[in-house]
Amino acid sequence: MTATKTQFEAALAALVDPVTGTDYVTSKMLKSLTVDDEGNVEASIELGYPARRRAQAVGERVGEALKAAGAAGVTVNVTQNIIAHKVQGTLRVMPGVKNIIAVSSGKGGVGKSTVSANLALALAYEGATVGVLDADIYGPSQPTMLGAHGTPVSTDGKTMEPMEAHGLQINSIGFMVGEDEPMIWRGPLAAGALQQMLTQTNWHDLDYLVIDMPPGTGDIQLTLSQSVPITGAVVVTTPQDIALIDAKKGLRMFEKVNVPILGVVENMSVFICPKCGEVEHIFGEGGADRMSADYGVPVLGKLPLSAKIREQADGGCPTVAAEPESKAGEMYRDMAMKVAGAVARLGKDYTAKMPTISVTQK
Ligand SMILES: Nc1ncnc2c1ncn2[C@@H]1O[C@H](COP(=O)(O)OP(=O)(O)OP(=O)(O)O)[C@@H](O)[C@H]1O
Repeated sequence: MTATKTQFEAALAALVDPVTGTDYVTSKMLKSLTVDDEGNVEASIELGYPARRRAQAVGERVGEALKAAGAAGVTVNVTQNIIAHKVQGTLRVMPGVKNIIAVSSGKGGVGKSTVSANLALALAYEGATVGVLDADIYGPSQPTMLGAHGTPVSTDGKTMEPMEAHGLQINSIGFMVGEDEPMIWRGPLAAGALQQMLTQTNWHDLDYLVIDMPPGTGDIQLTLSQSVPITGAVVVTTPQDIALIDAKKGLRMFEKVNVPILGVVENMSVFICPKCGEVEHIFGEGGADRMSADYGVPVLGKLPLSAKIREQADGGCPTVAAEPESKAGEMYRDMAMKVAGAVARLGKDYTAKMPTISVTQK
């Protein structure tokens, strides 16, 4: 007796996708499933995360599950469709940008920009169209880190074309003012300038825009987290208690303005001696794990303190661009897939589907 469509669907309802952590049926990743008279099954799976390098493996796992459920033969079609997810409050998703990921830190110097650059590169490496907005007004480092120099071109005098490097679309406050010029901003002015840079850049069809936020949780950061339509936030910290206290402030700030927290990244987590391989917890141990337990947010990655990471980032070719398949490159890619998985689990944006209803009364 051949198995029925319901039985095959049940098999996929019991199969958990490794990136989203959800099954293929409840999450609606299974788009169609047909069974012919000979018991051959054809299934279509649509993945809501960058899947260029993972689609094959997903197809094979789904095929195996269908065979185990009794399929005579299987054809599994896997496609990628990254959709726009909803944003906080009454804000609307920006045209040309499906999802904004804000990368923030409670204090400066913890590696927020390095994480932002590698996150963006890793999402692109895995098959997404990605942009970076360097909003770090105190020290815009993306032009240096991504090796992008010059001034964005404007064809209409109103909007700017993003710069391009390593396949990313980039804009930075550093392109407008010299990277080494001191920038003294008052809160509202800075937030206004950044908002303008965000909306006046011609982002082309981005699946994700990674925003390298100014460090801290002051006025500017709060205004930005309220006024920029953010899909989710990533908080970067180092393991010291003092950094963690500030990182917790960051988590609370996003919570207050209803921005979903995608998770925490612990940077400079351990030092692995390049000579003897000994692992040393220079800045302490377990901080991000404790924070994760206290706040119910996942740890997205733990990056080692590594001279190579620093040299590559500071030299204009961050680890994921220089050596995507290295151990550190893999750590960044795992982190990026956790971010993409967390975004994929968020609610869909429906505002684009709804026309504006205007009522005029006389
Ligand atoms: N995992 C790491 N191992 C070694 N060096 C690192 C690591 N991550 C970042 N760095 C280095 O630490 C320095 C500070 O990093 P980065 O600029 O990313 O921090 P930041 O939090 O964005 O700082 P700021 O808030 O001042 O902009 C840089 O020189 C960077 O190359």
